[in-house]
Amino acid sequence: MSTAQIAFLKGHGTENDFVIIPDHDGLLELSPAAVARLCDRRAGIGADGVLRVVRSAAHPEARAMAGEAEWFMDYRNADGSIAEMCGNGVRVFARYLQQAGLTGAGDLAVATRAGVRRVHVAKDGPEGAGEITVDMGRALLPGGEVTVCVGGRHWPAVHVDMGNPHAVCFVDDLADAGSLLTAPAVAPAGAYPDGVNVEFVVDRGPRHVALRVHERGSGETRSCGTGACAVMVAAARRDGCDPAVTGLPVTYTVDVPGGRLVIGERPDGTVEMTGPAVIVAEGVLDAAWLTQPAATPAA
Ligand SMILES: N[C@@H](CCC[C@H](N)C(=O)O)C(=O)O
Repeated sequence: MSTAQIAFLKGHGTENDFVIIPDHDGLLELSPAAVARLCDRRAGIGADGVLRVVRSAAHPEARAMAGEAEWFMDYRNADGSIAEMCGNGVRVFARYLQQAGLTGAGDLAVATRAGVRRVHVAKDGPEGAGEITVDMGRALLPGGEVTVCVGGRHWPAVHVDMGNPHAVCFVDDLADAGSLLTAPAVAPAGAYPDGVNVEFVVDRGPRHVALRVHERGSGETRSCGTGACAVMVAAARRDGCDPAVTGLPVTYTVDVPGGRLVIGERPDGTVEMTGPAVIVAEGVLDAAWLTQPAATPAA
């Protein structure tokens, strides 16, 4: 490949979609503007975020994890901001590694800014179609009163940290969240100094919920893996269920606009998420296009 071209792939997990940039030796300067350009749905490739694939040993933020996880998921939101973790992204990242022959089917570890995540790629089903399970680590519930406000309506929210921040609120109808074209207001103002992902949740049946999500840095998306895990834990606590107390694992089905995730919590507190991950396309892009200055908006 000429130095003027950059290879990319496009993939999604429950329709949370990503541009994947293989940069195994960490040579690419991926500025926030370049990420926003890639994710632009009209002038770029279009995605909710970017997954840069870098050897852990080649990235300063991941070097310490290189002994445990060969590959680092350098995740960026669509606006170019950096996030600690992306649950759907980890599954898509693992699918890329598997299909690129960089890891076999079965178990692997992925380094993320939230730490190492262990992934199991199922062997069943046609090539690339098996579900992927990720050990998402423990959910933290720092407590405190948080309120989410949309269109003059207010809901109490549960603050859940899945490596990244979430505010989970239970609503009567997913339409109550409105258009979600702008970020919901969250109070108190200092509750999330680095911004927050907001989930709106309704019940669908016993241990079965559905959500809409407004993601920090990406807007409303069709799915959010960390958000679905935060929702599962918030729903379980609301339902009076804490595996650390009962000693029994619990599993919820979490429907998202783009599909379905199955999420469990174990007595040791770890959360496990299972869902699909698909690579849909690959190609090359012009490095000069990626790095050119942003166009001036027409008057
Ligand atoms: N879609 C992701 C979460 C991506 C990061 C999030 N927008 C943030 O800023 O924390 C997921 O599947 O978890």
